[in-house]
Amino acid sequence: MEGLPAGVPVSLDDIRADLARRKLGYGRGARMKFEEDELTISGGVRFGETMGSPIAIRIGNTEWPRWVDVMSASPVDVESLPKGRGAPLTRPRPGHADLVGMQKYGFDEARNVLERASARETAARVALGAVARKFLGELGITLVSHTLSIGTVRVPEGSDLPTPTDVATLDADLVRCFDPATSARMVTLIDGAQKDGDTLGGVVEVLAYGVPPGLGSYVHWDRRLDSQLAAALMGIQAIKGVEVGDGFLTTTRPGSQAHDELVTDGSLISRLSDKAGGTEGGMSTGTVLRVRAGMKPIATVPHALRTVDVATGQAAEAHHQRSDVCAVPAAGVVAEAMVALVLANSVIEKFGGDSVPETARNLESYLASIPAAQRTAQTYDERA
Ligand SMILES: Cc1cc2nc3c(=O)[nH]c(=O)nc-3n(C[C@H](O)[C@H](O)[C@H](O)COP(=O)(O)O)c2cc1C
Ligand SMILES: C=C(O[C@@H]1CC(C(=O)O)=C[C@@H](OP(=O)(O)O)[C@H]1O)C(=O)O
Repeated sequence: MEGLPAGVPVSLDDIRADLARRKLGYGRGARMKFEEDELTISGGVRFGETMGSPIAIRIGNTEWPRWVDVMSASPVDVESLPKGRGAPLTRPRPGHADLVGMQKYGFDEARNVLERASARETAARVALGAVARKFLGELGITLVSHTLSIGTVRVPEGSDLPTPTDVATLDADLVRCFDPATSARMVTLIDGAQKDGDTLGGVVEVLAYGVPPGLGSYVHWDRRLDSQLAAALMGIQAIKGVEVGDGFLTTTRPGSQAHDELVTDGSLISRLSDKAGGTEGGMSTGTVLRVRAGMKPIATVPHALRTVDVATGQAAEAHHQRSDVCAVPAAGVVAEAMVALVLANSVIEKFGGDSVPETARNLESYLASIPAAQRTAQTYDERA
């Protein structure tokens, strides 16, 4: 990670805690139980604080010794590989990267594709997201994520939103859902899918509190905050849709009911609602940022899907060793990390600073420079 100022408190325990959260969630497969993340910070941090230089984190995998031959960088005698792990994967899974990956890179089987296409890679994003979150925390910006729906089971419209003080409660919930009754129904649904040899997707929501107004841009399409958040969230494996605020629901409302009206108490401006999810014109508004990501069901369906064996050209069943039944709760933790990375980048872009106190000073002087008649209650009341 490049560009963070000096003075962000970072510890192995902080990063480990977030990596552990990524493994949470009812419906995750066996791999989460036997695989350990071995963490080393190899650059950019000294005595528990960032130094302004690039931060390098290595995540070793305790399972690697079993894969050294199968994924060897040097040529090996393929016949000598273990039967299971070393067997060519020629029955591509519909919905995964297997077939197109083989076509694109000229492989005759999918091992090279699936090891890299795997969401195992999100461990790296969560590790760096943990560092971004620490930086944002120094500036009073805090995040929380939760599960909104799994399959057809959804948190009722209008339910209370979690705040960052609810993170421990959410992490203790089997599916990281803030509504206990809905959580129980989600668990039952996952049990049913597992019994049927099926898999499930769902929707997660990330909230960021304490975001100052004006992050992002209305000038440049690629610097719009909503555009960056959408790209970051869509960049997570299996995410097929992103909503900012009420998203698609807003498209069904007449304009008179779609927007967050502004009122004043004579001193500060308030928004009467938060349908927009904390962005207007590609910039943060200073209200709670709220984004959602929709995940398709896991592609490795135990009740195997129809495919074609590319070694024989014959109809076949897609290969399946093991898989998650549902990884939506874990995707929420990954989404939180991606939002933290985008926000950290946007904060640096707007406020700069080589040390945390310098960035904080720049942020505070910007807020102080906003004329009294333009100040919004949430930003100024909460930061007071
Ligand atoms: C946290 C997480 C865990 C996942 N676990 C699995 C899994 O166990 N099996 C599987 O087939 N896909 C799993 N996926 C989804 C695949 O990575 C994804 O379906 C694949 O990359 C193709 O999706 P795409 O078309 O969006 O790229 C997981 C995704 C995430 C974010
Ligand atoms: C290893 C992780 O997730 C993996 C993501 C994944 C996929 O296809 O994306 C498939 C599964 O791996 P495998 O097919 O080897 O059992 C998951 O366990 C992880 O999140 O650390």
